[in-house]
Amino acid sequence: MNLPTQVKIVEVGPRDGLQNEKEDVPAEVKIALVDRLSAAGFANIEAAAFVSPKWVPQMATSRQVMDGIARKPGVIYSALTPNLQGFEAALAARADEVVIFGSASEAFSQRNINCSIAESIARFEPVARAAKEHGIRLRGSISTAFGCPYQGEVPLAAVSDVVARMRDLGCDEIDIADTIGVATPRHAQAVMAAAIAAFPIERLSGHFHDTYGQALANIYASLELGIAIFHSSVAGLGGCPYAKGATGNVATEDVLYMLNGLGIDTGIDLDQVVDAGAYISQFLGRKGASRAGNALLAKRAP
Ligand SMILES: CC(C)(COP(=O)([O-])OP(=O)([O-])OC[C@H]1O[C@@H](n2cnc3c(N)ncnc32)[C@H](O)[C@@H]1OP(=O)([O-])[O-])[C@@H](O)C(=O)NCCC(=O)NCCSC(=O)C[C@@](C)(O)CC(=O)[O-]
Repeated sequence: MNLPTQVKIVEVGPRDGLQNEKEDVPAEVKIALVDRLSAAGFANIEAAAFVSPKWVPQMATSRQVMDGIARKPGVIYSALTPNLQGFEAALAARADEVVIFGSASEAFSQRNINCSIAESIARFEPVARAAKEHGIRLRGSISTAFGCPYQGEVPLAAVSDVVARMRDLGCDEIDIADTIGVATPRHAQAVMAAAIAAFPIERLSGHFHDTYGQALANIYASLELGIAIFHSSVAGLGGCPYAKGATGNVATEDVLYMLNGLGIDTGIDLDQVVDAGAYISQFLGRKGASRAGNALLAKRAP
């Protein structure tokens, strides 16, 4: 089976990873984390979310973060923008890419962004238009594509329908997200195939959480289909505030270890990612959730 020879990893730790932390993570720590990640070689880092601070307090420092990072030429620094208010904030903060985020499940859409899927698409329209006017990349993220904490199963047709709606809004890239980490490899392939039917495969990404320990297997299954963009979070940080019990994104170190072993090029230095993971884990006062990261750290110990 031919797998892609190159993969883009979108590092989402500073946003998806940290958004659910109860204790305030100061802007300077987030800035240091983003800068360590850009130094490690990521071409795309999700650094901010311009959402309501009442809904997600941890993201209230997004402007400070975007102002404080040392921007590395060529790196795309992304920010979540649920509406025009968020877009304007992202524009002022010089985001390179804005992310509209919807859901394949009606129930999750209501809990996460307080509106139906159809209403969310209507809200995204002016954001998409404004992004195009300003020449800013537009990414669409589709939560609960593999299962929903509130409604359970999510039909494949619902996934391809939302993908098509995001395509029609002009998204440059679309993420298919397993918000609660319930997918298993064959199901992952079925969902990805439903997305591929509606959008060019080279601009589709897999965003897997590792709640049930299936994320790497799901990434491998997606690679088999030809998907070549994946999201991951350094030290496996994360969990969604609107998905109870959901653990972090798949750990970047684990994904890199697997891709390196498969001979797939990412342009990212695993050792530097391990350092970044150790840095943020030390700040948070707990061991990182990456198996590969912890194994590599243990090997380094004298
Ligand atoms: C979408 C809204 C704003 C609707 O929230 P709402 O209450 O329906 O909106 P509203 O328009 O009525 O505004 C209410 C208040 O929010 C303010 N507001 C309104 N918009 C903004 C904004 N952009 N930035 C800052 N403030 C904002 C607005 O100014 C107002 O302030 P007030 O007058 O009460 O003081 C709210 O539901 C929200 O912010 N939700 C955020 C949810 C979120 O961030 N979830 C996590 C990210 S998604 C995710 O993690 C999943 C993903 C992407 O990783 C993929 C996966 O794994 O599934």
